[in-house]
Amino acid sequence: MIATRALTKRYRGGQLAVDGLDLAVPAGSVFGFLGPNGSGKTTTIRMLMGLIEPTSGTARVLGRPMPRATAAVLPHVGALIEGPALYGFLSGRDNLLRYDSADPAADPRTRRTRVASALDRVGLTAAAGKKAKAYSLGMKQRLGLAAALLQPRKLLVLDEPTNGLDPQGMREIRALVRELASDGTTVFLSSHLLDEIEQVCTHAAVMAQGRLITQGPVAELAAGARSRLVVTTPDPGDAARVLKEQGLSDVVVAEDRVSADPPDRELAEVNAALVTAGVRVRGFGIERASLEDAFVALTGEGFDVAG
Ligand SMILES: Nc1ncnc2c1ncn2[C@@H]1O[C@H](COP(=O)(O)OP(=O)(O)OP(=O)(O)O)[C@@H](O)[C@H]1O
Repeated sequence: MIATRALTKRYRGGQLAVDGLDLAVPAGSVFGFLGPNGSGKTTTIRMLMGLIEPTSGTARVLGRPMPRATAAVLPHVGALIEGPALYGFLSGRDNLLRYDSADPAADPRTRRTRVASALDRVGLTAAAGKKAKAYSLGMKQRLGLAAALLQPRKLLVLDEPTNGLDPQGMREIRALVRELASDGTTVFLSSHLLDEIEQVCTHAAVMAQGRLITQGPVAELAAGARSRLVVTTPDPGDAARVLKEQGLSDVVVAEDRVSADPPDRELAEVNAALVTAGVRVRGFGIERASLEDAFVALTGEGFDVAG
C-alpha cells in the first residue's frame, strides 16, 4: 500500500528531517509509524500524501508515484492529519454534509445516507445535531474520521490520532481503528506511544532522528529483544548469588526483582536450586520482551518523549 525508496527530506533551513527511508506497508496491515517527537513522522506523511516534495528518493502509494499521481491516489485514501478542520458553529452532521459536497465525485442524491452511515460508524449519531464546538476532543477526532470515511477507502492515514485525548477517548479511537482494519482497510498511523502500537498494530516501523531503525510484524520486533528470567523475592542478594552459581549470566538486582538471561537448562532446576538455598521465591518466570525493550536495545536509549 505504501513503498518508499531512500526517501529523503531536507528542509530549506538545512534540517535533515527524513533520511533515506525505505518503508514497506503491506496491504491489510495496521501499520504503526513509531518515533519520538521530531523523528520525521509528520514530514514522511506529508510526502506520502503529496503535500510536500521529497528532496530525493521515491514514494509510491497504492502503487502510484507521489506526488505525481496525487490526484489519482488521494480519492482512495482517507487522511486525518494534524486534527480535522471543522466549523465550530455547524453541527457534526452539517460539517460532514459540507465535506461531502466539496467532493466532486460524491453523488448529491445519496449524500444524507452517506453522512448518516459515517456518523453511525464512529458512534456520533446521537450527537450529530450538536454544534462541533461543543464536542470533546475525542468527538472531534471521531468526526474527522467520519469525514475520512465518507467514501470507501483502501488506505487510512492517521497522524497521531489519539494525541491529546483522555484515556476513554484513546480507547474509542483505538477500537475504531481495529474495527476499520477488520473490514479490510489498511491503516497507517503514527504515534509516539509504544503501548498504543503494541495494542493496535500488526506491523510497525520505528523512526529515530529521521532514520528508520527497524520495521516488520510487531510480534517479531518485540521478539528481537531479549526476554528475561525474573525472580521476585524478599531475599534478592541470596537469589542473585544462587543464579550466578547456577551459571546464569547478566544477573541484575532491582529491589525485590532479580533478573537474568534465561538459561538453556530446565527452568524447574533453577527454581529448585533457589528454594534449596533457602531463597523465598514469590514469583518466578520468563518475561517476554516488549516493543519498548526492543526500541531500547536498538537505539541504546530510552523511549522517553514528552506526551
Ligand atoms: N517546515 C519545516 N521547516 C524546517 N524544519 C522542519 C519543518 N517541519 C519539521 N521540521 C523539522 O524536521 C524534523 C522532523 O519533524 P517532524 O514534524 O517530521 O517530526 P515528527 O516525528 O512528526 O514529530 P512530531 O510528533 O513532533 O510532529 C524536526 O527536527 C523538525 O524541527
